[in-house]
Amino acid sequence: MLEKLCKIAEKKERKIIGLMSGTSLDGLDIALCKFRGSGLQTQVDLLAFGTIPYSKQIRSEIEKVFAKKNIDLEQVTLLHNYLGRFYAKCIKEFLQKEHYSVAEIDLIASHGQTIFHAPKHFHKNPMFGNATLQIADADQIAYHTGIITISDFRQKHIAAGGEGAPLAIYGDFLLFKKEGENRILLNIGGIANFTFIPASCNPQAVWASDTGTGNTLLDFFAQKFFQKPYDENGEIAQSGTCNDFLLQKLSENPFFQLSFPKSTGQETFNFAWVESILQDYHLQISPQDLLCTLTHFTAKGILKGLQAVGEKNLKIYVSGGGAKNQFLIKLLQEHHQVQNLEVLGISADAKEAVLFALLANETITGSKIAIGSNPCVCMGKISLPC
Ligand SMILES: Nc1ncnc2c1ncn2[C@@H]1O[C@H](COP(=O)(O)OP(=O)(O)OP(=O)(O)O)[C@@H](O)[C@H]1O
Ligand SMILES: CC(=O)N[C@H]1[C@@H]2OC[C@@H](O2)[C@@H](O)[C@@H]1O[C@H](C)C(=O)O
Repeated sequence: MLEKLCKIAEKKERKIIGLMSGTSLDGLDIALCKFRGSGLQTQVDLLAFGTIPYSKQIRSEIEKVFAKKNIDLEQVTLLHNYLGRFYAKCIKEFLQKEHYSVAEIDLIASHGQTIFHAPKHFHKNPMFGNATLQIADADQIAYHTGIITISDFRQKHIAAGGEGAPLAIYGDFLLFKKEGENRILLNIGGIANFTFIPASCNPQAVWASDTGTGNTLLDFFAQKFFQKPYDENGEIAQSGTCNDFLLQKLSENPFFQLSFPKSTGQETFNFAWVESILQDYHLQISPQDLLCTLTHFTAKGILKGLQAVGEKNLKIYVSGGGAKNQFLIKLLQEHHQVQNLEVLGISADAKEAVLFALLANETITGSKIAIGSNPCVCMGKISLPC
């Protein structure tokens, strides 16, 4: 097996499957990528992409432990194995559908399902450092697919002094840097984040940060009031009016006082927090106005991050499910030029899965990318199929 790893590292081309199951708990993204080279010479083609939506049952099993302080440890233990096996099944079906054989695939890169993200500024316990936890056992994926699997990318970043997120910065820089353009790669998933790449492309000046909530709060209230999984194209929000008082109270969340870069999650931005503000101030707000205000809140967090970049003429390329929320994009376009990432030739839905495949490509080739203040390490743990 170790010989096989060396052979994969020496190959001119590598086929790597990137798996992303993000914080919006909507499903598993699968990106089959072909890589040539590594580090600054990386080239990637997306050969196939698919999303396997989580069933209601899987989603509700994850929600029992997701971003919660008090949980049933047995549930985490069971889910860890279950999700690994489930991802393996999804990959095998995906390969069959796309007419690829297991033997053609060199590696799988699995992000796993984040269940808790606790940087120091969140837990504030001086005994502990930055911490994060992703589950979906990669031994299950490797064993049941027969493909070497690299997983758990965030832990090395933390070991080397980072917060474990955002990791998109590495792939964003390698794939999307462009001399002469101040680029922002913005991803609006459950949580929103961006990478800034200056026109000089000086790696020391590149940085990335989460900006606050993305779609999570919108999804929750779209489900609660309209029985919809999300506010399609932002239509409900657009029919409402922003409540400035609520927007102000939401913006007082301590996350916004922290300096950039920083990371966050649904441990901070969750529906219970919004509902407590509504109750504390006895706010009677229509569901439409609430969704409108929360969309403004997502936009405000992103705009605050972009302001911290301190550059004019930013060119913003947006990905993630939030890129389809036209009302949200319109709010951003009032301040900046915003285009869909697709104009750069990569699917906006596939981007994060592609970026984790890229991290596996770096791990296997042993290259280490020095970017800004980010740890210069290769990330991930290797699971062998047998
Ligand atoms: N047509 C649409 N209109 C508005 N919102 C949409 C649309 N399609 C998808 N979304 C939003 O995108 C979300 C999924 O986004 P995505 O898959 O990028 O998130 P994620 O990868 O799970 O999150 P993260 O990047 O935070 O880990 C859905 O939950 C929904 O809110
Ligand atoms: C702990 C965790 O899973 N964080 C995610 C989440 O979803 C978006 C944002 O918060 C980002 O920081 C990160 O994912 C992306 C892929 C990243 O690391 O770049």
